[in-house]
Amino acid sequence: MIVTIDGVAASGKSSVAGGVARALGMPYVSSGLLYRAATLLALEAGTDLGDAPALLQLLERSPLRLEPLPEGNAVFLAGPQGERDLTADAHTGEVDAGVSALAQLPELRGWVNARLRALTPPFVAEGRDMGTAVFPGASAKFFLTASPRVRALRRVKERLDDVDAVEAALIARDAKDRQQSQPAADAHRIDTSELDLPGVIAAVLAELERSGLKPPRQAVSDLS
Ligand SMILES: Nc1ncnc2c1ncn2[C@@H]1O[C@H](COP(=O)(O)OP(=O)(O)O)[C@@H](O)[C@H]1O
Ligand SMILES: Nc1ccn([C@@H]2O[C@H](COP(=O)(O)OP(=O)(O)O)[C@@H](O)[C@H]2O)c(=O)n1
Repeated sequence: MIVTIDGVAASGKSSVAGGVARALGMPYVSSGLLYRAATLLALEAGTDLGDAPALLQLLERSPLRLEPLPEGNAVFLAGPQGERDLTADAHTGEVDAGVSALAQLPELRGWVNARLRALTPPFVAEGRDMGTAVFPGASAKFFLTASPRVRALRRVKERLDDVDAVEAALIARDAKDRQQSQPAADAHRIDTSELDLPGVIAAVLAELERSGLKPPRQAVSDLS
């Protein structure tokens, strides 16, 4: 079974995917982390984020490994001194500002998608186009939204930044990512602006139960 959770930047995709994956006893897969890791490597190497052949060459000589654990995804680069964990460095403002340029390139989308399609189900996949381009036959699809202000307020709690600047950056990134961020026609849309994280996870799990993809939780009265 593949469950897809797509949505705009900082809408809660990875937190919700993690919670749903843990409830289902399967891993979740962060597609954005592959785009971020590729962008980080390009920035460090001084490779133009619009130069697809140079980026693909760089990725060919930089063996990346995505670790899709239910408690959080990590990405590693193999090197002569062992593996380097790129995960934290892939979540900086510089990577945020550059990643959409690289993600526009069809060649780079092909590179990410091939890695995702090579994974063995079951898993929950989160990103922008998991339910459309990458796993159109997924068992259930979700699309998360929230107002830019709410998303900025959530993100400043993680990165201690100016909320207006974060909001403006999120709106700019949403605009650059628009092409690959269209909800699948059969996706369940959830506006998370007024919901807390457990509330969003519960809404997703309730839908999976409703459609028979998850056994219902045992009612307390059934336990005696
Ligand atoms: N519904 C919610 N209510 C409150 N905080 C949330 C909610 N969903 C996510 N968050 C918080 O918002 C931040 C961004 O969530 P994250 O899962 O990283 O989003 P995305 O993967 O879409 O960028 C995290 O700190 C997360 O804990
Ligand atoms: N399926 C995906 C996932 C991410 N991306 C790109 O990767 C960037 C980072 O994605 P992310 O999911 O880690 O970003 P956040 O929404 O967590 O901030 C996005 O801004 C997109 O440019 C994409 O194009 N398609």
